[in-house]
Formats: sequence, C-alpha cells, structure tokens
Amino acid sequence: MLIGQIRQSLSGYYDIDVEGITYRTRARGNFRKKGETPLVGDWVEFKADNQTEGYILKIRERKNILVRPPVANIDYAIVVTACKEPNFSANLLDRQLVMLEKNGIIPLLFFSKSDLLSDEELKQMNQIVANYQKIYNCQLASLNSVITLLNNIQNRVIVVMGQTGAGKSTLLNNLKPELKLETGEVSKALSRGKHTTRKTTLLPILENLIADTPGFSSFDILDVKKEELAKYFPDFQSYASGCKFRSCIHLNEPGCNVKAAVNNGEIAKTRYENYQQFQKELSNQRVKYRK
Ligand SMILES: Nc1nc2c(ncn2[C@@H]2O[C@H](COP(=O)(O)OP(=O)(O)OP(=O)(O)O)[C@@H](O)[C@H]2O)c(=O)[nH]1
Ligand SMILES: [Zn+2]
Repeated sequence: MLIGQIRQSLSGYYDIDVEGITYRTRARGNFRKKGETPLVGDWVEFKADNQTEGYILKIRERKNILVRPPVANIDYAIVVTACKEPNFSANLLDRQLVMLEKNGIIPLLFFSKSDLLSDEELKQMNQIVANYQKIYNCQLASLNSVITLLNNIQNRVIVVMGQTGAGKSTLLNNLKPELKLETGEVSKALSRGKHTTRKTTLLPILENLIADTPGFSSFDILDVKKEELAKYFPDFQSYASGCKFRSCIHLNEPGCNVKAAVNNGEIAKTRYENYQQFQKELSNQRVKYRK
C-alpha cells in the first residue's frame, strides 16, 4: 500500500504524488456506494503495481473541503476579483469569503484588471479595496502581495478561486511564466458560459502547492446555519458582543450593536446588505429542506 496526495483529477482519473513520483489511479466502486468522491488535495491510501494502473483504497480524514472549487485540505485562498470585465461584484466576493471563513481558510484578496478603470472608477475601487483592507489582506492588482504570502509559507495548499474570466490563470502565469496556463477572452467566456480552466491541478510554486481552478458565475452559501452566519463576517465580531441579546442575529432585534455600527459607518453598508441577503437565502434553503 502507498500513501500520497491527489494533485489532479480528470475524467475519473486521479493523479497521486508520492515524493515526486506520479501514479495515475482510479477510485473503485466502493467509493460510489458510500457517496464519497476523492478530491484534489486529498491524502489517500492506494495500491499500484505500476505508475498507470493504481486504485484508491481510502481517503484520509480531511481538514476541510470546498465544494466550489472542489479541493480538500486547503490552507489559503487567493480570491481573484475583477474590477471590470466581468464587473466587480461585492456580493460574489462576500459569498466566497463566508465559505472560506466557515472552512478556516485564510483569504488573500487579489483585485485584478484595475488597468481597465477610468480615473473616476479607480477612485471608487480604491475606496472599496480600502474597506476590505480593514478586514482582509488585500491590494489592487498587486503581484507582490501574492509573492510575499508565498515566500512566508511553506508546504501549504493554496487555491486560486474566483469568477470566470477574473484573471486566475493570468495571475499564475505572471507568478510563474513557465506554467503557460491557457487564458481566455472574457467577452467570449461570459457570453457563452465557457470556462477556460476546466480541471483542478495542484502545481508546485515557491515551496507551496497552488491550484488554478475553474471559474464560476454564481456561488452558493452551503451548509451554514442562520445563527452562525454572522460568525463568518469578521468585521461584525467586535460589535456583536455589544448586542442586547446574546442570540442576536443582527436583523430585527432591538439593541443590535452591529446595526448601530452599520448606521454610523463603522461597518460597510454593502457588507451588511449582503449579510441580509444571505440570511434570506438561508431561510429559503431551510424551507426547501423541510418539504
Ligand atoms: N486588462 C487586463 N486584462 C486581464 C488582466 N488579467 C487577466 N486579463 C485578461 O482577462 C481574460 C481572462 O483571464 P484568465 O486568466 O483566463 O481568467 P480565469 O479567471 O483564469 O478564467 P477561467 O479559467 O475561465 O475561470 C484574459 O483575456 C486575460 O488576458 C488584467 O490585469 N488586466
Ligand atoms: Zn445584533
């Protein structure tokens, strides 16, 4: 029996790395029966008589899983968000941040394509970035901040995630030109719903493993309870303890300190509006669930 990490998954084959040697394997039917799917990033026990015909026996316990992108055991996420083409969406960004918080994954926000903005738009975008900077590590289109992160960590699993056409593959190519990852023209990708990156592969870059992942156009908040959602908004935390009721979920309760902080501008209004919208969605999910 061998032990290794899945570095790539494609059409039912899993490429497993064991100290630099790659074994191509499949998952036997027993996984399907259990409803389990091996994921990139998984540590697995497997059998292989040669490098091309192995099969996976067991998936080791996971630290975390993201459904989108489908990767396991993630330490960091570089969230790539375009300032333009596709248009900036705080809503889509906040959704991703909620799921990262839930899974204990540290985000680095990378805002791409600021070169496409007019002076006026750039001013607005700088303000938006400054608001996120109060909560997360981020800058406008700064390859340096990505390099700094990577130089400060080792043997970590990092996913590059974000909307279709946001510039994920471009960022990785800039980081390591030898990768020559395929990039796509946005107008075509968005209008046809075509994604340039279709598979998820963990690539060794600067002492770490980084996954370029397929982009998405929508993003669901999954497996989060209404009562816990606020926990995944770090900017709400210091205020939540000042709410009148301990069970306050910051919607309509009297004496809500989070709402007070929104009203006096200490919490960004868009963050709170997204919070309200996500709460609504979670209520609907629950109703669906009961039926
Ligand atoms: N002007 C400008 N264009 C960029 C920038 N970053 C990426 N692009 C362009 O945006 C398009 C999409 O970039 P990709 O890197 O393929 O985007 P992606 O996020 O990997 O897309 P998917 O793989 O489909 O999810 C390409 O035409 C890039 O050349 C940028 O900073 N400025
Ligand atoms: Zn409250």
